[in-house]
Amino acid sequence: LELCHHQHLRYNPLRDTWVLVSAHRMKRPWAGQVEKAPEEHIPRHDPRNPLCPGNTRANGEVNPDYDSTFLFENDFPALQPDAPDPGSDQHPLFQSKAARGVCKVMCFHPWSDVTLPLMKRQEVVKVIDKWAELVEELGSTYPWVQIFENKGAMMGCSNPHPHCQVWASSFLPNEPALSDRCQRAYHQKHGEPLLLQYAKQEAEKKERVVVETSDWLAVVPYWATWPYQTLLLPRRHVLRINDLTTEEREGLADIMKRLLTKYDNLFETSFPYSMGWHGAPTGPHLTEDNSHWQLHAHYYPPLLRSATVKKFMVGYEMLAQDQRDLTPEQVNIVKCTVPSFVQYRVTH
Ligand SMILES: O=C1CCN([C@@H]2O[C@H](COP(=O)(O)O)[C@@H](O)[C@H]2O)C(=O)N1
Repeated sequence: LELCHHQHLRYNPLRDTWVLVSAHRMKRPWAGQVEKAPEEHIPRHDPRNPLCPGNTRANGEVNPDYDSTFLFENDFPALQPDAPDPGSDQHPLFQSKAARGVCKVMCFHPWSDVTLPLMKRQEVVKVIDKWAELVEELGSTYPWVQIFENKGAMMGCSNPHPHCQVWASSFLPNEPALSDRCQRAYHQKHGEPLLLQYAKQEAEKKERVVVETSDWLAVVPYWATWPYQTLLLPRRHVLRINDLTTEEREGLADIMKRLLTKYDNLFETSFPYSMGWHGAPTGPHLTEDNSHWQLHAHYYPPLLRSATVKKFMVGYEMLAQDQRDLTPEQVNIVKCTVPSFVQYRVTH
């Protein structure tokens, strides 16, 4: 059955939800919002940017003249280590719980005019090593460490300097908790990790593969909601990012550069996205059986038609369910003909 040409629902096994796929809707006229093109020229060093080496941050601290990654406590944290327990009024409709944690900001590189795909492979390996170190360190006490990168002003990124954030929390947030339940249910029923079987299937089908290497696989997931959403998977069963071998980390740097270069070449723009890592929970869960988990990264890019027209997850998506126009098989990042190493931007 040629799924592509008729509307249909697809099941997302990681969230136990359904997505409405309406392949024919891309032809509708667009008189809606057009985003302004991202600022192309970003200076290598802006003396006023609080994320740059040697500059002063909001709390008055002066950044070191760092030459690789640089980590600092978020001056405007959403979570702090010590917070009082809220009231004990536990009416079933008015429940509350304590929330504690730490919020770190991690700069990838001293230069403001590079992004991950433009960085050298070894520089990206250093980012991955720092991610692994943070999950190891914060994960020794906190049940969840969320690595996430908001890239591009369109995704609410407040600063063009290449960076991500790492928030450790005293609670398991909604998305990882849902993914944990779904992966556990699948494992109990089928006897193997959901995403390990999924990667095997996708590598065989080759309909949604964007980039594949011996250790890694990047696909537009069968159940993708954002037009150019991708899922990054290790081929080996790996619970957490700090379990990756040196070779797997180098391979991850390679596939991240190739995936992100394809994204940049798609609309010849520095591709905006929100991305994050999901691995087995940590802290008190380190002593539990988490063999149902498989480490993976989600890339959620907002763009739909061009560098300036984005998909809005509003209306039907908020009130009913996720809906997408292009099918995952149709999006041309899968068929993006530009060789993955050819970059539309001059590398430094
Ligand atoms: O002086 C500063 C500027 C920005 N920040 C923090 O950097 C973070 C930038 O990350 P985002 O662009 O992903 O929001 C943001 O959360 C902001 O709170 C500081 O901690 N100190």
